[in-house]
Amino acid sequence: MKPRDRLRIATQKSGRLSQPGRELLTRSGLSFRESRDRLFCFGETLPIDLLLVRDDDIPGLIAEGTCDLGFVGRNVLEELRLGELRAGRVPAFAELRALGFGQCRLSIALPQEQAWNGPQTLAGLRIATSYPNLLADWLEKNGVEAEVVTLSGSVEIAPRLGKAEAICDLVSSGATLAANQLREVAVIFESEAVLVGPSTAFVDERIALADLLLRRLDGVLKVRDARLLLLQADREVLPAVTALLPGGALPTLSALEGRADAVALQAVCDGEITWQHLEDLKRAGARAMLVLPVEQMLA
Ligand SMILES: Nc1ncnc2c1ncn2[C@@H]1O[C@H](COP(=O)(O)OP(=O)(O)OP(=O)(O)O)[C@@H](O)[C@H]1O
Ligand SMILES: O=P(O)(O)OC[C@H]1O[C@H](OP(=O)(O)OP(=O)(O)O)[C@H](O)[C@@H]1O
Ligand SMILES: [Mg+2]
Repeated sequence: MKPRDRLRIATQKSGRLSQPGRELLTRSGLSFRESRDRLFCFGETLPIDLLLVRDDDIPGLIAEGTCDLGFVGRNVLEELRLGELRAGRVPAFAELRALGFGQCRLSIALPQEQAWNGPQTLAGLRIATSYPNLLADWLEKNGVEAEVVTLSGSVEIAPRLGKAEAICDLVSSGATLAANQLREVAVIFESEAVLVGPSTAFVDERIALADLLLRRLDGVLKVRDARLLLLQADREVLPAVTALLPGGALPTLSALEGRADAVALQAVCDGEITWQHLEDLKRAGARAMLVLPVEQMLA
């Protein structure tokens, strides 16, 4: 059989990671034609196709070589990695990049009225989770003996059904826990979406394409949160204002017509510029502040 010369990326068919994953690829200059069954998308601008699958299947597809890259929650990746290690195998997939979306945490939660006195509170209890390996690992590290009850979904309802006394599930806003009268007591794992790929090198036929895509993704990730900050300030407050620039950005200064004692400043700031940053800058003497997104590639 002829070796596959098109790169294949596995993404979640529908769910929290599908839309942001597609956006990342679009920003990297890729466009796709969707098949009628919506399981495969043919790459139009580059020989890079998408396979739309359940997120839990993505690391396995990479391990067996069906796909070259994938977008998946670090929680899923780590759960499956621990599973491989427990089975005595070396995982054939690895995290290549953090993608900065899908932030959530895997936490232990108890019924609201129940007291929490540290990990030993869980001794002898049944804990429901879809992440048995991550939970078992944490219990072991904390020297707690508890029963892990594995459920594939609707974990938050387990205590009310009498299936468990505690749960270990993903939390973001905490709304789901609150709706189920549960209280978050310990974070056991922090997660976000990641790019997963082979733990060894890419196969020769597709290594150049994989490198190209990684370089484009790096460019997109770098500028995605970057902002151009414009402001004016009197020269005498310039050191204070410059010290407050988010991410320690180096500014460019230009003269203000008719005002020798003041300057205009511009700086490309990596990372978020929050209201707090702007309020601090204003207090230090900055005025006429403007924050703009940076859409072009930063060389
Ligand atoms: N509340 C949340 N906020 C942010 N990210 C989340 C949240 N819940 C889950 N995630 C992240 O998104 C990933 C996918 O979640 P989703 O609920 O869409 O998956 P799923 O139900 O397992 O879907 P699939 O049908 O593909 O198996 C999770 O593995 C996690 O990394
Ligand atoms: O803290 P919150 O903001 O409430 O988010 C947490 C919930 O989000 C996820 O489920 P999702 O909404 O994706 O539904 P699912 O259970 O069908 O995957 C997760 O499994 C929690 O149930
Ligand atoms: Mg899933």
